[in-house]
Amino acid sequence: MSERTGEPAIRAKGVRVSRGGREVLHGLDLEVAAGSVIGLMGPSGCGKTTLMRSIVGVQRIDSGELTVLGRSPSDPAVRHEIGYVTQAVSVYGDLSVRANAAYFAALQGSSRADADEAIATVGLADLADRPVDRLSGGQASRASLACALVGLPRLLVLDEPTVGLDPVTREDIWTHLRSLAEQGVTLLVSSHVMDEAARCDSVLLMREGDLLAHLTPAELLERAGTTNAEDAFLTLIREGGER
Ligand SMILES: Nc1ncnc2c1ncn2[C@@H]1O[C@H](COP(=O)(O)OP(=O)(O)OP(=O)(O)O)[C@@H](O)[C@H]1O
Repeated sequence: MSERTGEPAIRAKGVRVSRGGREVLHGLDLEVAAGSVIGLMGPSGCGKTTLMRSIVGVQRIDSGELTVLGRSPSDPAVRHEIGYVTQAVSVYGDLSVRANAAYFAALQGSSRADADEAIATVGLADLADRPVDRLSGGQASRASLACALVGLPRLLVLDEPTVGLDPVTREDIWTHLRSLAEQGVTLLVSSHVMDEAARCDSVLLMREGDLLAHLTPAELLERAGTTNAEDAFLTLIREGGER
């Protein structure tokens, strides 16, 4: 287990990826510590989703080495240890939250009790029997998250889990994510909301298919000489463009 050996949860060396015949990741090197919350940030189109897809094993890599939980991401043994929540709500609208989570549990070989635990983790226990179609947008996002949590993956990759959510629900989701990290889960979370960087243990900053920096929120502010995460982000992205 990577938590015990201190082995990074994710390690990339010279990872290159092309999409539609064009290289979109240009030789990424990175290491992500197990049991931490890592923010993945950068302007639209910089390659965040492509990197996440590579990490969860659904994106072909041209060259370089990528290991996730000590194995190749395409290794079936590692697949069930990874949860991936895309931007689209990926649950069945006509099924209840519980039926959705139970379905994911069945696919994973997990129990109904695991499904109920995941529902409780995202704070939907009271709404477990309601069809997802009759939930609010934020509740439906949390239902998606619950399905990814079934069986408690060791790595959870979340593509903008708080997009379009109100501040209270965002706060709620971050509380759940932090408690998962405390249980040893590694979380890679993409976001466009710069103040969410402050909630992460460290932040991967990308620009045009390159990794500009991997630093703590405090280092991010210090390096940019500001107290505002949004300004720090802009400064570092612009600096990156001038290199
Ligand atoms: N299916 C595809 N075919 C060809 N090119 C693609 C495909 N999907 C993405 N790309 C290109 O790959 C690059 C990286 O896209 P990616 O979706 O990884 O960016 P992103 O940082 O996640 O963007 P956003 O923040 O807008 O979601 C972009 O230039 C994009 O146009």
